[in-house]
Amino acid sequence: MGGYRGTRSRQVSNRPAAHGREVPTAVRSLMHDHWHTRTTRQRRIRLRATGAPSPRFAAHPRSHTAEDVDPRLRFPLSPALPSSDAIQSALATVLDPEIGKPITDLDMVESVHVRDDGSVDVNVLLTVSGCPMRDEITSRVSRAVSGVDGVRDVRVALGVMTPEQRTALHEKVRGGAAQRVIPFAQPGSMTRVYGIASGKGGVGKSSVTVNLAAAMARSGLSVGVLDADIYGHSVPRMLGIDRPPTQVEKMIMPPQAHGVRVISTGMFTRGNEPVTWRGPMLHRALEQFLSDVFWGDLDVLLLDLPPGTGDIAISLAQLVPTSELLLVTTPQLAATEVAERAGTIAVQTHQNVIGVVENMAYMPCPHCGERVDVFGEGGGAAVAERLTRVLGHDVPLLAQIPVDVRLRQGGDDGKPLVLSEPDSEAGKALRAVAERLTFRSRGLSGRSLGISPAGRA
Ligand SMILES: Nc1ncnc2c1ncn2[C@@H]1O[C@H](COP(=O)(O)OP(=O)(O)OP(=O)(O)O)[C@@H](O)[C@H]1O
Repeated sequence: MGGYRGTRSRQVSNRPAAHGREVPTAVRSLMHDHWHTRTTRQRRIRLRATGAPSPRFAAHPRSHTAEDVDPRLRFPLSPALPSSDAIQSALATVLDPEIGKPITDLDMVESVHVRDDGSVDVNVLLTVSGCPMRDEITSRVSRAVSGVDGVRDVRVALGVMTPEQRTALHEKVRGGAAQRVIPFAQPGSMTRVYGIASGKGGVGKSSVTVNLAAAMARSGLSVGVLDADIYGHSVPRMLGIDRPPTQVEKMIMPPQAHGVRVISTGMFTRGNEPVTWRGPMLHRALEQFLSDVFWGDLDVLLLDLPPGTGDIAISLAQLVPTSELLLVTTPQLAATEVAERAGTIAVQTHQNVIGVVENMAYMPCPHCGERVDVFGEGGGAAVAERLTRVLGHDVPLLAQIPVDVRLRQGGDDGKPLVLSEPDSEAGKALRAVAERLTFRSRGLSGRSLGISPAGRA
């Protein structure tokens, strides 16, 4: 036992109570700790003498932390190895970013190996190779496992599921449901589905859609946007999404931004190619987006419809009969006439028109702050009034959104105004509409919608 010549080593023997004398428990414990520490320290000194670094210190810089040091002796103690139960529990808190369910439930954790030095190897199976979420999954797993007591290091290795494993996952996620089921059309669906419609193009329908979605997601709701505007799909750009969806078997995983899941017709066309789909094809595409996309448990689904009274609006009414329409118009006479025509389609489709949003309603003068009616005045109120008469239920004017350069800029930069400037006039008006759409009582129009309010009281 040469080498260590500390003062205290001479005061006590190597082993507590080795002399056969009665030693009080507290003292015995101190002696034991000291003995343990001493032998550990001797080992470390020997290693240092040979030029080798202390393996514990080299591999685990965390062993210097206060919890690891016995305050009485100021020497590090041996850490306990992490328990596999604790690691499993930590992994069960890791949600797949696209599916939103624990990776353990999805059988994505292939193996976990705890080494003697407290480092942990986790093998995770991705649904597809080149999964765009690989970095996010790796960091979520590392973060969760490194928080477990005793874990010194985490190594995450990524593999890819076999076709059989993918099929099993698909069935699990779909809950064994048959293909081509539109969850929002099922009895008891709690998802509110809104088609955002306009008569004319360029009135700000997509801008309103993304801002409503972002505001709803910010307030804690689970939100999806289906960009069905095949001629002018601009939703992904406005939300800053530049990656395509991933596909697992026949299931399409929508990319997400600002907490909003997005699918756009533009994600399925090459480059900036124009889409030349016609009626039946459009209907099938919409049906596929509604049924094959893994939307998860949505509170609200917003559909950015193409302008006009086109086929898509009719298809939406057929595929999701409980869907409702929100009309966007500018105050301009030309825009209000077509907006009204778009709204009256609801008479044929038996859809509820939840209200009218007047966009670009005015512009605050940059000098004096007074309202400048760039596109005229009162168009939104006029549309709301006429639709109330034609449809026989109250169609309110929900908001007047001013022209705001920051709203346009936010659309170009992928940062919705309701998030970057929530207290601007336009931001407040949009947030108020988002609230109105999610927190309202059933049967506004006096007819049963067969669904419950999406908002959480
Ligand atoms: N209130 C507003 N203030 C300033 N710019 C706005 C406002 N609303 C919309 N815009 C801008 O006007 C343009 C057209 O808006 P947007 O694309 O949202 O319209 P749209 O009705 O969806 O058009 P389309 O149907 O042709 O796709 C965009 O550049 C957008 O940033």
